[in-house]
Amino acid sequence: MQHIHDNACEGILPSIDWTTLAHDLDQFGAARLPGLLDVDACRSLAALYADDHLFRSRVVMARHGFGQGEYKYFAYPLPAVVQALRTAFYAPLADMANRWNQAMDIAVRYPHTHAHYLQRCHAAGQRRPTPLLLHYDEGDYNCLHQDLYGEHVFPLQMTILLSQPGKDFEGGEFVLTEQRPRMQSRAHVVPLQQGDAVIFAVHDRPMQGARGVHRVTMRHGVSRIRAGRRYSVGIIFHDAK
Ligand SMILES: O=C(O)CCC(=O)C(=O)O
Ligand SMILES: [Fe+2]
Repeated sequence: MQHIHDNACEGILPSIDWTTLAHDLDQFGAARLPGLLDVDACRSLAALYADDHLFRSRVVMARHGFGQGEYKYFAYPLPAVVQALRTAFYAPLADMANRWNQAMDIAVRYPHTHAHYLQRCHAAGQRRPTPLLLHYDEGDYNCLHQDLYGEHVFPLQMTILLSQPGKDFEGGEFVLTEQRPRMQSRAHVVPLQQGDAVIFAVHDRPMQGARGVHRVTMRHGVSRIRAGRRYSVGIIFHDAK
């Protein structure tokens, strides 16, 4: 991956509208970041799927009832662009996560650097990297789920669409559900273009109601790919047991 350098993500963070991002996360539990990666970066990342040396494991989703399609978890060291995004996004998202925990009366607070947070995960036996590359063909889908890998859970995560809808594939929408206390669930579709990211709640998030704050349970997945091939990369901030 010669043309993705360590500084691949420098300059991205200042251009992000954090106010809108925080607003969308508070309102919907998800926020879209348009154009996080350019087409070349998307293609380079998707091309890594063929290189088994870069991964610690491969999951065939149908074998576990997770859906249909497959994914691979990167091994450490992560590809430079994945490592850069995971480190750079952690700090601003930790501020948001701390605010959410305060709102939900959860005592856990997240340290200001990802290195410190990983120390916490590793000390608890969560040492395996969780960033992953996903691969779907026609008819594949990803059932609604939560990416929990142990006691330590960083409550926000990011997915970047690496293929172009309408050209590389049809269908395959990124979907989220919100399970509200004593109410019916609400679904969201996040329309993504190639290179767009979505940041979203891993499991619980606070929702401001008429009579105080509720805890809302989120799940995410991908609707059926109607044609073509869809790649995405997932960046999860906690490590796995
Ligand atoms: O393929 C997608 O858009 C969803 C991937 C996913 O489940 C994840 O990144 O955790
Ligand atoms: Fe996921």
